[in-house]
Amino acid sequence: MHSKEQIGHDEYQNTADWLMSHTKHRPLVAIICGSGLGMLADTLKCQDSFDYSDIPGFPQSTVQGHAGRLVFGELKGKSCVCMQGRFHMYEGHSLLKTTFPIRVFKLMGVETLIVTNAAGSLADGLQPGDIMIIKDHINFLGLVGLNPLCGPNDDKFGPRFPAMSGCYDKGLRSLLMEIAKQMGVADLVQEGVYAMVGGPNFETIAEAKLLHRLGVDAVGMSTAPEVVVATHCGLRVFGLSLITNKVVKSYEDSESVNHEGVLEVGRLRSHTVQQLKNKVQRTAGMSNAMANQQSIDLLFISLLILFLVLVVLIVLCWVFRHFKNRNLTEMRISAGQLPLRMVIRTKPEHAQQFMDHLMDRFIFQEETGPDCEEAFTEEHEQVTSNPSQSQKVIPKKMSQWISMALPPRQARKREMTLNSRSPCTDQSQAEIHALQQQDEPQHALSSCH
Ligand SMILES: O=P(O)(O)O[C@@H]1C[C@H](O)[C@@H](CO)O1
Ligand SMILES: Nc1nc2[nH]cnc2c(=O)[nH]1
Repeated sequence: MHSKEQIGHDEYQNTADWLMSHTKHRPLVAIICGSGLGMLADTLKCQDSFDYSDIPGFPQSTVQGHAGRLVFGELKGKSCVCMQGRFHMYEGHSLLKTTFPIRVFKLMGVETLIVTNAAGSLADGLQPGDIMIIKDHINFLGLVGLNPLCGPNDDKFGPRFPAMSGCYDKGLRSLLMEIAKQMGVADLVQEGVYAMVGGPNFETIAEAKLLHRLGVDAVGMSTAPEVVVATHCGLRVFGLSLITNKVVKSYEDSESVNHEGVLEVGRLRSHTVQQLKNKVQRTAGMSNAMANQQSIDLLFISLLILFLVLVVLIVLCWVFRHFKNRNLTEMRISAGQLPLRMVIRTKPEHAQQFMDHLMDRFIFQEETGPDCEEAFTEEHEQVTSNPSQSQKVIPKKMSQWISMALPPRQARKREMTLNSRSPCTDQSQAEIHALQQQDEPQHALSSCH
């Protein structure tokens, strides 16, 4: 029927842009006032209100008790937007049009939708004047394919097949029960299932019996399409039905329902509904802001913890390396014209073995330059002809390529030894060499440097 109608993303965006350029309010909560509940906007401070007829793209409200005004205002310093009047399909609007404001609100930054309505009760425990927290709904129109989400899906708003289980926020529902207890009106409030029918006629007795059998607690002519669209685009939803009449479900019953009676109950209970709505609204607005703040705090704390863990790890690595290397001899070996360097850390006794092997196998290349030539001419022949004897003649030259750092304890010992034999004459060199061969033979190569 209406599935060919489409509203482009731009049209929602244009309306959102128009509203944001005409008000400074940036609401996090939107409220839809049901029949006779337009006064829910009365307590808002710093109001900016717009007739629907002045808002580009907005449908018009035609039902008595629906003023047709969009009111922005503040409650305890938090901005919200309130629809004084909603759109029903029975007025001739397509379902897409009836839900048009929801997507506009989403684009304006709204996070929570509070829906209210007037409804007739089927549950025996719900009397006129009672307030039903909507736990779930039956969307009779949706069940037969009349759904505002029919037609091409706008992925920018939500998925093609959105889940609807849990569409009425559990946290806000239990919050309202708590608030009702605190306000001393708990006996007026209970949870239940709302069913939407197309209207505009009220139910026949057979229809009422059917709804009752299906487990419907209250019936009305709105809300479900709005909730479907809001859930599709990720809004948190909270719903309240004001029970304005009992649905006649007995042929013996001579009473009948009418719209004036519905509005009258709305007026009588307006104060209580307003108080309850205000408290939920305050919490909904606050919890959004707090949730944002909390996630920023959480991010900061996580980064701090990460940083501390890194610092501790670095310190541990340093300490570990320090202790691991504490008793090791470090040999730095460099070779080549553009020297390549190698560092070997090992236990002193292994260092000695390593040096022994090195001495046995090391073949010196003759260096160019006058100094080197002189120093090496003699050694070169000996070393290359008999490498195993090189230990006797090369230590002095080798120390240009190999330096050894000693573990602290041994270094001290060596220092003491060297200090007691200075200056470094040929004789003292020979003594030190002999002493080191005896005492700490692995240090012989660097003894004079
Ligand atoms: O807009 P809501 O759902 O509150 O209005 C209900 C359903 C009909 O529109 C009207 C019947 O009196 O009240
Ligand atoms: N369908 C329906 N809508 C209502 N809105 C308020 N009361 C009623 C009712 O009894 N039936």
